[in-house]
Amino acid sequence: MASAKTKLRLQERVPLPRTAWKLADLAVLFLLLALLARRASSLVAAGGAGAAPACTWCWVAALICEAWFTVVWLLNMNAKWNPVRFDTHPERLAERTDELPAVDMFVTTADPKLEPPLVTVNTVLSLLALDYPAGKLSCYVSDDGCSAVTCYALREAAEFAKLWVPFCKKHGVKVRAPFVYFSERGGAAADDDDDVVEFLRAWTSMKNEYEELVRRIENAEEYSLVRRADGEFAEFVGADRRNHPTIIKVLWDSSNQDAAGDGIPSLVYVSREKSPTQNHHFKAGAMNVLTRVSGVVTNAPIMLNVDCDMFANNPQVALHAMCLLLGFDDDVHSGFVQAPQKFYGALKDDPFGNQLQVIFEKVVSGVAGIQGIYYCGTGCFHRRKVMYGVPPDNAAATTTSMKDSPSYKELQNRFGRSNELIESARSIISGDMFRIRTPTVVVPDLTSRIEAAKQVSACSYETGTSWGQEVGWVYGSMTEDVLTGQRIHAAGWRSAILNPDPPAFLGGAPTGGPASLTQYKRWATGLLEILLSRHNPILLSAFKRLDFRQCVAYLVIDVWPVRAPFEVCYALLGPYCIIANHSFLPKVTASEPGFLILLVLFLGYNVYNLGEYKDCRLSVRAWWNNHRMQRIVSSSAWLLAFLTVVLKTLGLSETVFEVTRKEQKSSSDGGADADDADPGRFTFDSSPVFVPPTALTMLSIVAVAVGAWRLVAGAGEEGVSGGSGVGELVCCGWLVLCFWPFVRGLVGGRGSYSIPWSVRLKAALLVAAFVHLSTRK
Ligand SMILES: O=c1ccn([C@@H]2O[C@H](COP(=O)(O)OP(=O)(O)O[C@H]3O[C@H](CO)[C@@H](O)[C@H](O)[C@H]3O)[C@@H](O)[C@H]2O)c(=O)[nH]1
Ligand SMILES: [Mn+2]
Repeated sequence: MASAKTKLRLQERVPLPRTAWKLADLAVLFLLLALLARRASSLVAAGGAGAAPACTWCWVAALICEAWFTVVWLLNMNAKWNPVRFDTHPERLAERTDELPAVDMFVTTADPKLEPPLVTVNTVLSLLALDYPAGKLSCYVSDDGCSAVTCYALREAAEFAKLWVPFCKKHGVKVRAPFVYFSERGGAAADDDDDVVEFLRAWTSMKNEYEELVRRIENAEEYSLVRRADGEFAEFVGADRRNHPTIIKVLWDSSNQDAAGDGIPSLVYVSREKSPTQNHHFKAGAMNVLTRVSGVVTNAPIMLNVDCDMFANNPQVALHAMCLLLGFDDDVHSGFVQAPQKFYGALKDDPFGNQLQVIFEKVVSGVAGIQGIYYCGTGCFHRRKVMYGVPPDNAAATTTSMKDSPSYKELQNRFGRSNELIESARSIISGDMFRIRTPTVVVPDLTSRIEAAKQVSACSYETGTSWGQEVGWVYGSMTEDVLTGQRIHAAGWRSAILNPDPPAFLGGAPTGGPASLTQYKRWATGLLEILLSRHNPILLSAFKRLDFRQCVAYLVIDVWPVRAPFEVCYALLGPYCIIANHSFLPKVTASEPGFLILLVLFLGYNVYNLGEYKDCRLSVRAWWNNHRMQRIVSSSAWLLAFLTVVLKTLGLSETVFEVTRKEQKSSSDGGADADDADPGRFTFDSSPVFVPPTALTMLSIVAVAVGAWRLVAGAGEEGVSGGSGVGELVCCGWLVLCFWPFVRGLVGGRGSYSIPWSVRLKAALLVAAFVHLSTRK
């Protein structure tokens, strides 16, 4: 690649200072270690003197849990230690537009009910309208739902794009997802528009066109579409989403320009072949099909992928990404470029604890300073060669067969039997695509490539190849993003964080209890699958080129589900001790150093966390919501994920990808759901995920009652060694506060705001069993 030295730098890596935070990190660590030491020494002393704490095993269990919490703290410290930011200068690319590489943009959708086609259409339109040479952009949509409505919606969108894209470019529209643009009245008028009247006319007509598009899409019906006289959607007749041949449609071919569609990127619809006898690997499988289909059609050296609800919020995002892809002297620094996930129309104060703002600002920016940001599944630009398993140039000579003109046979074993794909992969591996800078489209006619594209989307195509292992998105985990990112880092690539202002992409965060917990459960399931696989970061660090600190940084998230048993055990200690009249905490007296350590730690830890939220410009409420959601998620989604994977490992069940429901935001309500009385309030259904936290809530309430009663009734006997005391009572009270949404679900609320009776019954049985076991002599 041409040396960037003579030119202005496209990017700058800026380390972010955090000395005060580092000191706070160390202070909390010190307190944790002091607590462990204190506990261990009192166990040893008690053991020696024969005066064991009344409940030795409670103390041992507490020690183990606290040791685990210390490990988690250390993992986080490593991840957050030295964060960086990358500043990008897209204006410096202005004279270098002919150097810009082509980009294939991928959008995945899986279910027209959970993911309304209009959501996907908005995402696609925002991509088609990016500020980037249109001839170098192509958009591919994968539809695992095999829905004629989705296909029809996209075809209509391609028509609409012919008006929308020129409109956006002419008037410098800031957010190019139409539903956002038309919901923000203020954003309507372009600042530098002299002819206001003309603009308003154009705006109104555009809004009418969009409303017309919405109407057509919302009124479209699967049944009447597939039976249309012109047979345009005939391929969908009788297609079952789990069993159908590949359907590929070129909805817009930018090389076929007529006057109206000049400058609109190509749009291709792909619904890969499905068969009930084949494993389709969910999103990872869909991404691999898109990679191959685009490989034989346009073969751009850069691939962007977004979920169907993640629209481009910054029209310059591809240029910002290019600053990081072209702006280093060596490609190794940006194997992929990832934008942190951010959300549109997010609920105030993050009531479901899934906007992950602090995680992204603190942990993920920190990881960006090690080997590079994680791959987050959406909002990511990959080099195609990285996805093809090509190691960076400076890699050890052992893997060079992938770099120096591999033989046809080798390529066939890796990429499968398609000649077209092998040829295209060869040019990617040799780097031709960057050297011969084709100014416009690479392939003259997309339709002529359909046959080759169908061949590579067949569900048996991958058999006996490296797809899903060394090539493409990696199979074997519900969180294919983390797994795939790990493989890329383990090959020696680094990654760069893309954080332009305004934010690059915005998507939807699930709302309501069931959807949020389902998402957390899927993530945690996938993460534990990674931890238990041969792709776990420890092995990758030992045997491949995963940086040791990066390995530790991956563990921060990979161990999410493992945190569940420890947290639940610790949460049970308080109620157990109160009910059985034992103690697991030091006595509450100022002369007891153990108690002081615990008190300072409890306050210090929470003040530290609150400080992080304040540092990220968030409210106290947002901190508290996240704190309690963490406890809720641990005892529900993560715990169930843990059990699911245990069952899977025993061969008793399979893991499936449960797609998150996306809300369709119309241009009039601007995000808030009108008929939902209280969108931030926790909702429930009869899923087993709600049983453990409901039980824990009931148990804590019982424990608080018993503890308070004992404190009052037995005030005289305080000091009976070993009995439960104020510490245990405070623990249980704190739990009740953390599980407050469940308290409300138990006592108030109707409909989905109330915990279903089946869940209450199961929880009550668990509580009864627990109380029985704790009081058994
Ligand atoms: O069989 C499937 C299942 C899902 N998807 C698509 O995968 C994307 C992500 O699914 P979603 O239900 O929105 O999951 P989220 O939890 O919101 O997604 C996060 O977590 C996933 C891993 O669990 C990553 O793949 C995503 O990129 C990341 O945004 C969506 O576009 C789906 O259409 C498919 O294409 N095929
Ligand atoms: Mn999503």
